[in-house]
Amino acid sequence: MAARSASPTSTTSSTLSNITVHTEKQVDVRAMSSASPSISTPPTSLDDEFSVLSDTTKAEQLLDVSETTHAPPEAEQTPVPRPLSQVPSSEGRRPERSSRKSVTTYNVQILAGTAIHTPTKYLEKHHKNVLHGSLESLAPQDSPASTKKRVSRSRTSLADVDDPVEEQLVAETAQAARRRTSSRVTDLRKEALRNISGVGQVLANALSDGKALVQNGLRRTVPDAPRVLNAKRSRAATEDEDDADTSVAKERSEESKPKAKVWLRQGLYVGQHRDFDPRLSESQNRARKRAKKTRVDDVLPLPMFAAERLFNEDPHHVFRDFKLPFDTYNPLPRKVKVDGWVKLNKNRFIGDASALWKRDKQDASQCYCDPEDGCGEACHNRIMAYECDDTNCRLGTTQCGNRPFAELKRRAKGNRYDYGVEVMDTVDRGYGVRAMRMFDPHQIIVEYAGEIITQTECERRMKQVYKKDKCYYLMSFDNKMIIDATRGTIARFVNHSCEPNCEMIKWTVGGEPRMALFAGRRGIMTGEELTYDYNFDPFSQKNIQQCRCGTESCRGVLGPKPKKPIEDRSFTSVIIAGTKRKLHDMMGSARAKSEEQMSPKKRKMHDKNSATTKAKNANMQSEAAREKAERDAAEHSRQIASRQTRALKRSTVTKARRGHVQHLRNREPTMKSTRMTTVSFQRKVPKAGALKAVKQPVRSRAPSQSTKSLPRKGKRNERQSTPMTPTKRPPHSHTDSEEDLSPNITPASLRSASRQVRTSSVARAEPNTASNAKAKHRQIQMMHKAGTNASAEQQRRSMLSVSKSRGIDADAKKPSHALQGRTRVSRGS
Ligand SMILES: C[S@@+](CC[C@H](N)C(=O)[O-])C[C@H]1O[C@@H](n2cnc3c(N)ncnc32)[C@H](O)[C@@H]1O
Repeated sequence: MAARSASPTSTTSSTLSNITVHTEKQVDVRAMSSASPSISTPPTSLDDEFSVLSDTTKAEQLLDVSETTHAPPEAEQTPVPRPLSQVPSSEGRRPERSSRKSVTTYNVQILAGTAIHTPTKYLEKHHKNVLHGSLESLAPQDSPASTKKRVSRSRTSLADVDDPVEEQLVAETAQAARRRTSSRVTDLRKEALRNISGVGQVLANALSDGKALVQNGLRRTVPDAPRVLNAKRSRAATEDEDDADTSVAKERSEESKPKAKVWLRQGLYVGQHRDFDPRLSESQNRARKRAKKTRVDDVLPLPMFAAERLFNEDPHHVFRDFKLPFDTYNPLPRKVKVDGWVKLNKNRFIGDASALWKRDKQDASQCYCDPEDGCGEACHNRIMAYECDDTNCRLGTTQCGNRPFAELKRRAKGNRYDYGVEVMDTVDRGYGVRAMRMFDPHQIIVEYAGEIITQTECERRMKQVYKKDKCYYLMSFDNKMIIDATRGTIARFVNHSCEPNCEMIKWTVGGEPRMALFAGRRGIMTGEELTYDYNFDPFSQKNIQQCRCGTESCRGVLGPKPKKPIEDRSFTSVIIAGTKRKLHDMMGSARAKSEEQMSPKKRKMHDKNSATTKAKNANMQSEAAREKAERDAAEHSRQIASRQTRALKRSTVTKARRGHVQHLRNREPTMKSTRMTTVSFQRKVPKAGALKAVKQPVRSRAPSQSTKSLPRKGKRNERQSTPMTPTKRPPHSHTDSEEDLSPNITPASLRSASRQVRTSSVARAEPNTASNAKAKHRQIQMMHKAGTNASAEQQRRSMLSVSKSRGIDADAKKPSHALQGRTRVSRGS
């Protein structure tokens, strides 16, 4: 072949790097021609002489490389007609091609296919033909538009084949090439990669096997070179190629499938041994691991191993499924939009409601909590369901823990998390409300606010506006009014449950009643649906709704459990039951009697609307209960105050007699206590000690002074004999157990009062245990007279046990009675 305008090395631009193998011939040539550059030296820049002088295109140069690579040594080269296209334009300048034929150069990047930086589609059309012309020319699918150069070269190569074995090989190669698809470039790359590893070996073999063999073999394309070494090898190589084709085809079909994304199933530290110490080398760590078996802490692993358990697929370790926290991933696809819900954030009076609303000025509560208490469980206001504010609590906002509505106001200004609730869809109960955060036990969640309407307005709405509705959002409120939350807060969507997790409680805030939903005693977890017991009075059997709360203790209906299951009831029986109930309401109830004076029309209306009346009654009842409890509490504190004042006065007089007038004068102003100060005094000394210390002189004096003729003593003794109810007891009465009986405003008493309010039962004063004991004692005496000694003894004993438990030694005080009683019992028996 004619020499090319550029040396093999200079043909490659900076993107191509060559591996050059120097044969003996080349060494000779280099020795002979000093003009020939060192062909093993790659061009360094454009100034490179041979690169600059090159007249050929890069593609041609590449071909040249390819051909040069396969060129046999000069001596054994078969004369091959040179393609016209390859005739150099400046032969004079270039060394003879024959002088470079001994140079065997392999361009690794070309062989590997990594020298191509053109998009595949472009390669398909153009570059593959250029780069792999010799093979492509053999393939029948080659388009007739192949370059002249390639055609001529392929003809040449075919013409060169004289040997039948070679011919066969060529035919096989051509056949193999035919089988290849249009993405031949990729195949060749892969094959070249496979072969390239053996290139060195092949060359060594070729050199050792003889130049002829090398000449014949290397005339083929580079990928086919190994196969022409000998017949066996070539056959094996062809088979390999076939296999390779199959595998390539397989790979391709796999490639055409969409790849399944591989997700990282475990964390960064997966596979790292728990006892791995990064400070040690790997071998040290291995030795360490072999040496001792460290205990793996599954319960409280280090943070980096914490998620491991969630992914653990070991069947012996059943862990819960991994679940993103609710705050991170909200399971609702989007916010539920409720049609026809007009939001109101606070109560709004409608129509006459505002004018008819009675504001009770007396309705107030006061707490005397210390900063340490922070208006906690024992706070009077809290127990009475009053919110503390600056007027009824001396602690500031920061110290006081009983300002739930203020907290709600603050939260409403915050984000969705602060607000903490959202509307959700339930399967069979319409909308519901769900917590988006945790709530502590008894923490306020949301206010039930809406339009405050009168009963008349409620009736009108029921008849006219909501007659076709299935859900009502009416709740009986204060002052015989009703909250209609059809326009109201989100609390209206809270469903009923027979095992609720919340409570709806009425509070007094700044003198005004307000309804709010509070968390139950278990608190609320994020994502939980909020429910409360509607305690729903259906007023009529017709209104009974089936409950679908799904709890174990479900009553089956919204409201009290009916005598018969609702499914058993026919329509007629339901109507009859409803009528009976109405009749009972009309005829039997005291309210009906008191309303006998009403005009028939009015009464008819009234009975018709017995539902409203019921609500009214229930409301009034709970009001009465609360008022009673409050009255009791006030009465108790008043009694305490008066007792203490009297005790103080008495001690003052005594001490004055003893000559401590001046001292008492100093103390007197502080001891003149109002109700408020007394309570606060008590609260400061919760362990009866201080109070008893004040009373001690009086109490200790009573038995010791019995011999003295103090005017009060007799009176007191008289009074002691008469059991009195706490309300009837005169303010100056002092029984032995009085201190124990004194209804201090203790947390316990307040709690019991509050319980009474909450359960809507009529509040009653607790029975006076000591008075009862005395009454029982008298009863025993009377029983003795009646001869019922055995039972009397029994009662007396029970009384004694009561007395003892209250610190009264009845036997010591009335030994004779006790003895008598026992004697009589023995006699009687
Ligand atoms: C104040 S609304 C509650 C919100 C209502 N779910 C909604 O979609 O607007 C009261 C109505 O909800 C339904 N409801 C509430 N709790 C229920 C329960 N446990 N079982 C069946 N229905 C219930 C009843 O239809 C009831 O009249």
